[in-house]
Amino acid sequence: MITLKLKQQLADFTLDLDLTLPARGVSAIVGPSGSGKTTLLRCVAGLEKADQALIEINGNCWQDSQRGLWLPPNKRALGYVFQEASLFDHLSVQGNLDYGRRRSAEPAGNEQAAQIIELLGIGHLLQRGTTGLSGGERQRVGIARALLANPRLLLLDEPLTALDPQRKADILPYLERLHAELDIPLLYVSHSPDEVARLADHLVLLENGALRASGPLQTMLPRLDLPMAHSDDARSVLHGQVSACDDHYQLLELTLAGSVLKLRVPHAALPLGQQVRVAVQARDVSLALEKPQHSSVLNQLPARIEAIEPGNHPAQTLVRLALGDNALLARVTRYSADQLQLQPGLEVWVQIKAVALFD
Ligand SMILES: Nc1ncnc2c1ncn2[C@@H]1O[C@H](COP(=O)(O)OP(=O)(O)OP(=O)(O)O)[C@@H](O)[C@H]1O
Repeated sequence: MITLKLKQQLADFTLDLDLTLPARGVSAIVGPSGSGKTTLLRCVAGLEKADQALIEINGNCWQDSQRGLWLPPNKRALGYVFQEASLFDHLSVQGNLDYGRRRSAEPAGNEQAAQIIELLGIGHLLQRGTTGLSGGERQRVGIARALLANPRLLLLDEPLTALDPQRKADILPYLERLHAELDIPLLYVSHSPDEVARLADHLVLLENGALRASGPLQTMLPRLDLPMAHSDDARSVLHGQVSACDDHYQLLELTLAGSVLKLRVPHAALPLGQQVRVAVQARDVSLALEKPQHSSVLNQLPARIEAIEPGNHPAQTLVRLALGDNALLARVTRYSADQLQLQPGLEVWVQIKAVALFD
């Protein structure tokens, strides 16, 4: 478990929060510009000495003001990856990686180092200089260098922001692999709903230096009291397991977690039983009172309305639905909501027009 109790005054900005995060997986830190995301990471890293703090990472205490304990940054076993990798350009890629290992009291062993290099797909770059690397390659080397120090925690501060869309798309699968295979927790600051939907397990929302909300991603995204549900590209994340593959039509069947409900998703075959997550945009979900007949939409599932709220635009209504154990967000017109007399507790059929699958 990660405990972050922090109070830090910076001129007229105050960071004041009390946060508990899971011991592993990706905790995404989101919030408006200036809400304190980077300051939070800097306090955790010891680059900022919080006025009052209790910082404990899976049993390792890095700061406890009540006991007068404060470890300087170089005594904290963490990796910090910024928007742009600050590699040493006089060293080769291998030289940069060796530096990462040397600066740690307990660096990664050879086997682990080979695994990290493989995970990040940089084996073919080791002898290269750093100046000719693409932005995405530089970031992958930067992340590998951080991991080779064998950190207890990896901090990533908008690691993809400086990359163009193609490079972002190239590097995301590597981050997904890290997420699946690393045992250490990651704190990931991001402004990108796509990255958050793909990578995060837990979501922390900061506002004005304070904690607005924190919880598992799939319960945070559909919360109608939080701003994510009201953004134009609001979405829900559902978890499921591959239960069948239709080679002829190139469709996967997924059984949703905690239910017998099944989704069909256009995708090449994956191993049966593989856990996957899917993201569904609220605007791609429509509602009907009866099971739609003769529709081209693949996914029609029974659901129950849990809550309804006005949307950002006066013409829109946001609806949170229970789909088995999963929460699903739908955005429909206020007109339709009135016509169908939508209300909490009502059993409806959802039609899901598009599903993004992250494997
Ligand atoms: N050293 C400092 N002295 C005074 N104020 C600071 C200092 N560092 C940060 N701040 C202020 O603290 C606030 C939070 O900054 P921070 O960089 O943590 O926000 P952020 O959520 O990461 O923003 P962004 O999304 O724009 O990166 C801002 O108002 C910033 O101006």
